[in-house]
Amino acid sequence: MHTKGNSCCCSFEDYKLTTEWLLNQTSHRPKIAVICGSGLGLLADGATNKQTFRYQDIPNFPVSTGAWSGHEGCLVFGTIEDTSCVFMQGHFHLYEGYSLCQVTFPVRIFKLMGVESLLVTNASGGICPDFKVGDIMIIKDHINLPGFAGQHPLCGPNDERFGIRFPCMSDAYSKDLRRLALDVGSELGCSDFMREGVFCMVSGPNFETIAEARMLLILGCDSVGMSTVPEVTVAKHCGLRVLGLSLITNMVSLDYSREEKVNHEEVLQTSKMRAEVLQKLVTALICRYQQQSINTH
Ligand SMILES: O=P(O)(O)O[C@@H]1C[C@H](O)[C@@H](CO)O1
Ligand SMILES: Nc1nc2[nH]cnc2c(=O)[nH]1
Repeated sequence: MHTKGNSCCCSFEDYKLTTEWLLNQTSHRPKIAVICGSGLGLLADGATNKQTFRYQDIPNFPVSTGAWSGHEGCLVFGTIEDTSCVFMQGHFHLYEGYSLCQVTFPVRIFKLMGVESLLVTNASGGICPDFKVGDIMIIKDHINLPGFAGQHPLCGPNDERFGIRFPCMSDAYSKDLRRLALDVGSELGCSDFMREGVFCMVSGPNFETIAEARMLLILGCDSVGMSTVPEVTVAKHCGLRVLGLSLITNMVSLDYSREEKVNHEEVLQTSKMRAEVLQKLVTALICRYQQQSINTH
């Protein structure tokens, strides 16, 4: 299992084995999966009746490279109101040396477990000059820069049991869920720092040069980060509804005269500062998601 390279290294049986193992260990049957971005592990705090599994104990699950800290590296099942959810505390990045098959492995497990919607959060650098540190950007669309260079999670033989060979990505981020996020954000008094925009993924691990940042601005990117796009692509391929929330943890420098230099500590500091608000937003969103599903079914 899990060898490196740019095509999928897991068979359908690998995904099934992990899914069945988890379903045998828990009575939770999650409808929503939440991927917690860097420094946002406490998004699971709003859940009750929790059951936690360390990634290292789950068969076939990628194992942490040790780059994480705190509670990260755990899959947490829990309930918010009546909705069963699963939270990934810690996720996998291309820059850590994982293959895209490993990065996206959990998403297909969620699909096989019966999850309907994926809520992805991440930390990103603001490119849009109107943005401020601490803004929460609802992802409207993305640019898959590694994908342009062949680093794409759907490269290799296509397994039709997950989805079609040539999936459409023009509606990767659910319009209904974006609307819901705006409504819930406004009810919680977050409108002043909630935005919508285009997220661009780069592989990292370095932050952008000024020339790269200027190029991204010209390309129409509002923020840039090092994750999310592979997971969203695989989620859309297998028919999950997706909502993406990107926390603007720093502004990317577009100006050679700017003295401040971005660093990972700043990213974690902003995540810490906004984590509680994001946790309330995610909890409220999940409560409203459930009510909306009841009303539409
Ligand atoms: O894990 P996410 O994508 O939220 O975190 C971003 C990308 C890098 O891991 C890190 C850079 O500081 O933040
Ligand atoms: N590429 C990139 N990723 C980030 N993650 C958080 N901030 C940034 C940033 O400025 N650039």
